Amino acid sequence: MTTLTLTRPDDWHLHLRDDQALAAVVEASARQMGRAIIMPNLKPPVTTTEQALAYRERILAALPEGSRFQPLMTLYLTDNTPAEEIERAHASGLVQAVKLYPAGATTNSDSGVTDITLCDDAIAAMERLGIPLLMHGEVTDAEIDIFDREAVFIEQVLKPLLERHPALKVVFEHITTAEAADFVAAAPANVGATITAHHLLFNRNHMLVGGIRPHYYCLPILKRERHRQALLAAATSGSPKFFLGTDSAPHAQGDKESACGCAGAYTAPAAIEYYATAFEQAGAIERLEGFASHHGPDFYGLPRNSDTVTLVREPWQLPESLPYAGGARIVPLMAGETLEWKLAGE
Ligand SMILES: NC(=O)N[C@@H](CC(=O)O)C(=O)O
Ligand SMILES: [Zn+2]
Ligand SMILES: [Zn+2]
Repeated sequence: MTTLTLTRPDDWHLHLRDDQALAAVVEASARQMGRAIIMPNLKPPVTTTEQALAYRERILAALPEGSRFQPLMTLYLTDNTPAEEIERAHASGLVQAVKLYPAGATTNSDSGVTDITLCDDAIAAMERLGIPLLMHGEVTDAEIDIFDREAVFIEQVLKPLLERHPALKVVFEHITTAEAADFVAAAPANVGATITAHHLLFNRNHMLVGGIRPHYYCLPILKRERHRQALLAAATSGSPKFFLGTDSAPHAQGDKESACGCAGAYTAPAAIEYYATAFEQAGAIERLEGFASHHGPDFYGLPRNSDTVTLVREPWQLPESLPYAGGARIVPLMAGETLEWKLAGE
């Protein structure tokens, strides 16, 4: 196969940041994706509908002229989010989901939830209105090993939550373990998951063998090969519960290549190409379109995109770095390496 045409994909988990960083990264997503669910972990976080709508305007203003990319906005859930804020979000028609960050779990999560039972009123409103709760699914207990935090989250947080709110739409974001893939596959239809390209392509050896490679460091952290295989099986299974979410998380080169480097992989510039690589390696490239372009809108109850993109088999080298905010550079995942598939028309 030398060309592959798909319904235009969407990105159901994307960090665009703000200001100069937003201006530097938004085009990379807009040229590939029809829509994206925009993460609210700005500093300060996007906790109100008013802030989400203002952020949406800044994203639209940063887009290249003529772009039809649609940012789908989210609210950042806190211990104090009132049910009325969820109602306002719903009434806006422009806020699609609410994001749970356990306090301290990841980048810019300091204002996150300390105890999810404090959010029961807001979550009950979401359940009633059909607004999905997107979750960074890791516990933050200092006693729990970083490689176990996702599996423990399922037992301690997710299962009890779904018992209290059985009709709640939940997206288990950026799943990284066999436990998460199995849980989602066995759950009712209101539970879905996003999977990143980097968790489909790499395991923790890629990050740690032969030297520590900070550009592979993201949260939840890369796991062992058995888990990567389970994620690949889930993504290529054809199940409508699994869909594309890059978790492209830009950080300046200096903030990654540091004694205390930030978590996040920058994957927007070659998102669909990374996924095509992973699906082809798994012998399932014919399943890419469902995962990338159909399952996400179906889960969210939105129409599928009506236009297409074409990938061509044409090896190309990823740049070593790209311009970022304030004169800094940003290093994409697999910088300097060659990918076999390329988005046509570039
Ligand atoms: N994935 C990451 O490693 N980082 C994300 C936050 C997140 O999605 O957890 C970021 O905002 O940098
Ligand atoms: Zn996260
Ligand atoms: Zn993220």
